[in-house]
Amino acid sequence: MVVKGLEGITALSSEICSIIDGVLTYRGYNIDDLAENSTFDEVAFLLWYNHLPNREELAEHRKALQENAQISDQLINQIRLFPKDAHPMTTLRTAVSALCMYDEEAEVNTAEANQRKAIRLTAKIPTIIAAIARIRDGLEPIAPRTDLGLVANFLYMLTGKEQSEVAVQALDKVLILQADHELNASTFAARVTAATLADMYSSVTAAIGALKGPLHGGANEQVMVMLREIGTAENTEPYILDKLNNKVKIMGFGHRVYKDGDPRAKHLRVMSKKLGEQHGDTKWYDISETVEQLVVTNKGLKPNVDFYSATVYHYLDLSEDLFTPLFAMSRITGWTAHILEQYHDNRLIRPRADYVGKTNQKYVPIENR
Ligand SMILES: CC(=O)SCCNC(=O)CCNC(=O)[C@H](O)C(C)(C)COP(=O)(O)OP(=O)(O)OC[C@H]1O[C@@H](n2cnc3c(N)ncnc32)[C@H](O)[C@@H]1OP(=O)(O)O
Ligand SMILES: O=C([O-])CC(=O)C(=O)O
Repeated sequence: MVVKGLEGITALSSEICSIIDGVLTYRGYNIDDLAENSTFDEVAFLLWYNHLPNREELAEHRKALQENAQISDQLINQIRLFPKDAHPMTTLRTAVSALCMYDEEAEVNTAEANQRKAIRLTAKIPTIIAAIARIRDGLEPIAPRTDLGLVANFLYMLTGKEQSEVAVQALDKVLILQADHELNASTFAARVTAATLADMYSSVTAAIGALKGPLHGGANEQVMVMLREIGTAENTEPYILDKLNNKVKIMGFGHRVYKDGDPRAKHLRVMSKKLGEQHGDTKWYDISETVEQLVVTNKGLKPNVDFYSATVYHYLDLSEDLFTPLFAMSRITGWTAHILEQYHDNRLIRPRADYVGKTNQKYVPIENR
């Protein structure tokens, strides 16, 4: 029997992330608890090492992330050569693929070397995204500082200014919420690639490609595009009803696993409202709330993680085409945890296809066709 889209199929066992009865946990910790109390770098530690760090472990882990944030001049020069109008997700995918060539351990497939690669990728992706954004805007890239945490450093490298604690904490929380999500499409792509025993960079490159699509991580950018198209409070209802009547999907709604709502969305809704108020302009939040009411009432679909993360990013002054790269900056922790788990107990992932094509064809020489 073919199950289109592999819906409901259990493809592997994992100890990293669970979604049971609508409750999301990382390594057994409820996402609500982590979102309220943890930090993004601590969550990365939890995903990789399967326990919360003590003070010493956390300090060491933060130092490792800081020390590995630098990217080479060669890579920066390559980014300068890319077309300025390329989508940052495309540039990020290519830059991460190129990063492999500057890692002396790229082809060393031991658990220790792979753990070091996970740290390097997580540390360098914020630097790459900031460099892509600045070069695209005709600005010089800014080197990472060794006295700032990963999120504060990213905002500093992006803007050239140290950002407020409110902005750093808000972004940190979004990154916690997006860090892992069981066997989503990009993580599956990463694990399928890792299962061939290809290197970690190949797996992450595959994952970035999968995340880019609007049915997955790319939906967060499309949410903001939609909100701008809606434009005004008055236009919200006719716009949404027209899309639903014409069977056009509303970005940021629905989910393959959650049928009764995504537990991450409530945190992002609260954050979006608060940041909008702090921004002195809740227009996009207000329109989002109306969109939610309309889609719930008319289609019975609830917002997923991408819906309110769009306005949160917007209120943090992050440009729309960086929304999905930011998702990747978070999900790299989950991808690498899954790749490490895949290598640890590997078997090639190779399902079957039900053949429904032509049969018994006889070869016809080209002159007779
Ligand atoms: C981080 C993430 O990846 S979260 C998901 C991000 N993606 C989006 O927000 C894109 C919009 N949402 C969607 O496309 C889907 O809900 C997905 C891809 C998330 C899940 O897809 P599936 O489980 O394959 O559901 P599927 O696409 O088959 O939808 C089932 C029904 O609900 C409808 N539906 C699903 N999502 C939506 C939506 N966002 N807007 C309108 N209708 C929708 C479908 O049209 C279909 O209707 P039908 O039965 O009348 O044909
Ligand atoms: O699990 C999924 O299918 C998509 C998702 O919400 C995520 O990757 O965060």
